[in-house]
Amino acid sequence: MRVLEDDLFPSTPGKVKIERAGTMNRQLHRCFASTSTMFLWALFLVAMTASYLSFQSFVDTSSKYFAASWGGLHWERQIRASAAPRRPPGSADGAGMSVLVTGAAGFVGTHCSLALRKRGDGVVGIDNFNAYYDPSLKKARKALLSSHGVFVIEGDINDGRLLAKLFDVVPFTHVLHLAAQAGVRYAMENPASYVHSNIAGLVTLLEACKDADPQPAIVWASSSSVYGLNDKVPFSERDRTDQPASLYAATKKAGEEITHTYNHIYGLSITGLRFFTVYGPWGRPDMAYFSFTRNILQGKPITVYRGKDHVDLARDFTYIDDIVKGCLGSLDTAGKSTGTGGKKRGPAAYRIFNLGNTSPVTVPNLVSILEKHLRVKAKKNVVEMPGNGDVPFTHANISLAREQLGYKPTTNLDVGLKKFVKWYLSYYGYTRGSKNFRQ
Ligand SMILES: O=C(O)[C@H]1O[C@H](OP(=O)(O)OP(=O)(O)OC[C@H]2O[C@@H](n3ccc(=O)[nH]c3=O)[C@H](O)[C@@H]2O)[C@H](O)[C@@H](O)[C@@H]1O
Repeated sequence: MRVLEDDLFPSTPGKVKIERAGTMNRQLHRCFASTSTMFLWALFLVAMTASYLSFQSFVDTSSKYFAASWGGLHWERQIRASAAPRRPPGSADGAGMSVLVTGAAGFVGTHCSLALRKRGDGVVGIDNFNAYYDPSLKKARKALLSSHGVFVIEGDINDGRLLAKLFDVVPFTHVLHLAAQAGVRYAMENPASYVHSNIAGLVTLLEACKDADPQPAIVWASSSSVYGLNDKVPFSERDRTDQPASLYAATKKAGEEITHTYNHIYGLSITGLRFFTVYGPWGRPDMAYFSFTRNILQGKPITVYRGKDHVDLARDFTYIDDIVKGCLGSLDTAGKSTGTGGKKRGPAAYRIFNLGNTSPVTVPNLVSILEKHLRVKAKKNVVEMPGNGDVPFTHANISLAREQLGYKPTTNLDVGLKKFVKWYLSYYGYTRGSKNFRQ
């Protein structure tokens, strides 16, 4: 027993401690005097451990639940209010639609959501606010939408549970699917992000749409890049699109095939829109017109790519307001999906349209227009186009969209860039030499 006491208090053996040890020992002996008391203690310890573990798992589950940015009665009320059409009763064009806009805090998503809301349609947005480019611009677009009564959920189109819940809460008539990993050249840096958003995300969304009752009609963003190495101009929807020049283009082309299968098997009404280099206020900072503007104003050089044999690159730059008209025209003319309970009940529309401007402009010309509106000369580094997925030119034939959607672009690059520059200067608050520059 002496040895045990020494083991319990090995450092400074002394009277007081030994006395304490002795007292404790007596108490221990009293406590564990009988086997039944020991059994009760053991039982008590087991019970304590079990309740601790179950408490931990409760804390885990509930923290996950509370951390989720969606769900709950208040959230559902916000969704329903935002999704409710507000067209005056008896409007010539019906009761209005309820549209789920994916990528709503993106460039095209914001403009389309606002336009839909302004004409009285119900709109709910979803966006994952990823950091591909400055998320504060996306937050500012969200704030703009919110000030017009459009609710944007922070969530990913890969989240099937969230999508199912949304379709549970609201019988959306249409989905305007604009969420995507955009950008042609970034695909070499981060290929997985293109598969994640443009393939996996698309399929998750289509699954939710085909399961929804009623099934919505879907209008979604494809890209002019699907024409790839096609050199027949202008690009028509009937031209070949099996020679993509970038992984981005390949994922958009895959999207066209994937949506076709959902149309064929489940009766989803599908409209794919091939956008041609869309630009304008609230645009994407990764695009050339935007980054050129930033660099020119900061006195930094810009890199201008040039094609083979010193041929200038050209794009069929299309102004955002024209694209918005094309998107709304597509929603208005999309026939209904025909399936229910995941089963097709009849054929549904499958359409693809070019939405371009039909007047390509060279990149050096784009720079000259920017210089004029910014009143600053650019420092240009002209280099040969690297083999990074770019195509030398794009040019849309828009007859099909004109015939079927009444699509008619009206803004040329000069006018459109003037509006962009005006917005840019007001948004970033830049004056030359000032430090008040937020990028
Ligand atoms: O219409 C489309 O399908 C595509 O349009 C744009 O892609 P892109 O036309 O390559 O637009 P920018 O990245 O703005 O490039 C425009 C032109 O500027 C050139 N460029 C770009 C960047 C740069 O630093 N220098 C430069 O000369 C490009 O080679 C291209 O000819 C978008 O980024 C894609 O998301 C979209 O799908």
